[in-house]
Amino acid sequence: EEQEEDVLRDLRLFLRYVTESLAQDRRFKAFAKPVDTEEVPDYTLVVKAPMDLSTLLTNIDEQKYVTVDEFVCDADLIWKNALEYNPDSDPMDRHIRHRACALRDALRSIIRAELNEGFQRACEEIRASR
Ligand SMILES: COC(=O)N1C[C@@H]2C[C@@H]3O[C@]2(Cc2nccnc23)C1
Repeated sequence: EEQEEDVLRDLRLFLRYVTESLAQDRRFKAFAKPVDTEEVPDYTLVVKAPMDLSTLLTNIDEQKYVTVDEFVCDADLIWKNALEYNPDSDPMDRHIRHRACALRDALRSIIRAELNEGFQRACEEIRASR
């Protein structure tokens, strides 16, 4: 009912704030858009579920997420994919892995700092009722 749509609207506002905070950080430029599979033809052979910050924003607008945890599952793909695709000891791989770990930590830190426990529970009640 109306109250549920109010909660889910607030969830979308919160998730856009989190995503845009990450997208503004220059360290995370490589994660802003999908990896170009023409430039990197073997990317989809290695990474089965590509994800990036712009796709998260599209998913939010398309009302894909009913809880913060569902959003975090997709957001975690961004740094997990980067660790998986860039495993080598060469400086380029080490550099993007360092940024992937920084993204992981920034994501968790923003959510822990800004998410109200009661609000997360209200979202989970809606998910359980559907
Ligand atoms: C999240 O970003 C990544 O996992 N990558 C891996 C790709 C390999 C390397 O860097 C990426 C893009 C790229 N494009 C052209 C040539 N080489 C590269 C970004």
